[in-house]
Amino acid sequence: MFEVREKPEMVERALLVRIYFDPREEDEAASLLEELGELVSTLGIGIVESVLVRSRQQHKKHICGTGKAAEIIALAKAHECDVIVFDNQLAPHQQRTWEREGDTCVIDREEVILDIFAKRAQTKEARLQVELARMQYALPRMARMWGHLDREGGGGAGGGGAANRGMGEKQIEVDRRMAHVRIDRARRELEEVRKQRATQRKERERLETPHAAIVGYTNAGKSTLLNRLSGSDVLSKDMLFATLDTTTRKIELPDGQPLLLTDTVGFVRNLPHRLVEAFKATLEEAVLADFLIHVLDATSPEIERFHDTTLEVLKELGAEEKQVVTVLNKIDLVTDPETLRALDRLFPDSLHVSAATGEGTERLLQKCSEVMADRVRRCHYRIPQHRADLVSLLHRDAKVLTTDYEGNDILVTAVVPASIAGRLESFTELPA
Ligand SMILES: Nc1nc2c(ncn2[C@@H]2O[C@H](COP(=O)(O)OP(=O)(O)OP(=O)(O)O)[C@@H](O)[C@H]2O)c(=O)[nH]1
Ligand SMILES: [Mg+2]
Repeated sequence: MFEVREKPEMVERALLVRIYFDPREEDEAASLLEELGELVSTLGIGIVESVLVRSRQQHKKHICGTGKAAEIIALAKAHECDVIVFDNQLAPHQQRTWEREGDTCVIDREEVILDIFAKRAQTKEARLQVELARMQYALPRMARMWGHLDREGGGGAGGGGAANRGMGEKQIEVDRRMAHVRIDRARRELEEVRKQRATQRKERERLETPHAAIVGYTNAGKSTLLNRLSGSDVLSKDMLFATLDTTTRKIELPDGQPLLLTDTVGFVRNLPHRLVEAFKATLEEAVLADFLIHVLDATSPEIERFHDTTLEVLKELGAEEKQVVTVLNKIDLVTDPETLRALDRLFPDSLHVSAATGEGTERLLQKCSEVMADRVRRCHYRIPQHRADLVSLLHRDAKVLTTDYEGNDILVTAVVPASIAGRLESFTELPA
């Protein structure tokens, strides 16, 4: 039976490894390794040592050279590790090689993140997304799970030709078919759930309430900020990926305008591509939002990198054009004036906020009002009947207030977002 392996319950002592090549990458490699440590701890796995390994060039077999690989394995053995976790992405054959030579479980960053996501997923949609991503990850790695059958059956190393196929290999084929069936089923179910979401979203669009998404690196304080702004109670915790499902709350801006605020899943460097894919639906909230509130942890020494990572992921999602309000959160913890000045130089248009104490949140709401005011305009249009497509556009993307008919023209008054105002410019008419 095809099952995705559950490691966290099985392993306790981890050796963490990051292999890098260019000496200029050393700092970044070190910080990624540190982050991997946090991710692994999130799974409740103990870390015995983290090693940064420099390799002169990329090797197919182990990523690093054979000599370095032997050193890593010896180190893992000396520590009696039951898992080696690589921050580098391992190809399935590399993972198998390491497991065979090290005689221990070997995983990579992607698998760690998948495991965390699997533990955290709450809603049906998040669970399906994670299941799908995990099965896709496991599929090319199945050979490794059944490798022991081949060894026991004496089927020859690596399976060999068709004539001497081991038990394991047959089992793999059966499993692969089963996995494909399950992947297809998960995809279909996900499609269903997404359709339902789309309907709910339409409902929201119909209500025409402006909408902002809170985005940012994991643990930046997004959920805390949503709670603070909306007086609600979303789980916020000092751990990575506390939030995996989106939550939307309605708040009122200082000018009385309502605003829907959505909390989103946190970003992380080297987020496995499969997960970006899998979580697109969740992050779609960010793509569909009128604007984004980008929350940064002002206390993080990595703030610039986190900032850039988030922008990169947003770009991948096609949300790079959105207007962004940048928030330096946890400002209550930054007391050194020089640090504050440095932050201001780095992020000149950012707002100082503490989601914990409430400091700066009024200014933030004010800013949201301003952004919304910039974005929408009340317009009057005279649209000839043969351009009914423009009327549909208005109904879809703007808030139509009145519709009248005069001869062959349709007269529409609408609150129009800047994004489509240009296309309708030539039909603008001064109100009578
Ligand atoms: N001192 C201080 N702590 C904060 C502030 N905002 C958030 N925190 C803490 O930072 C931690 C992370 O907060 P969350 O709101 O869960 O962060 P998140 O961005 O939603 O994290 P993920 O859901 O994991 O992506 C929690 O322990 C919060 O209490 C703040 O303004 N000041
Ligand atoms: Mg959160």
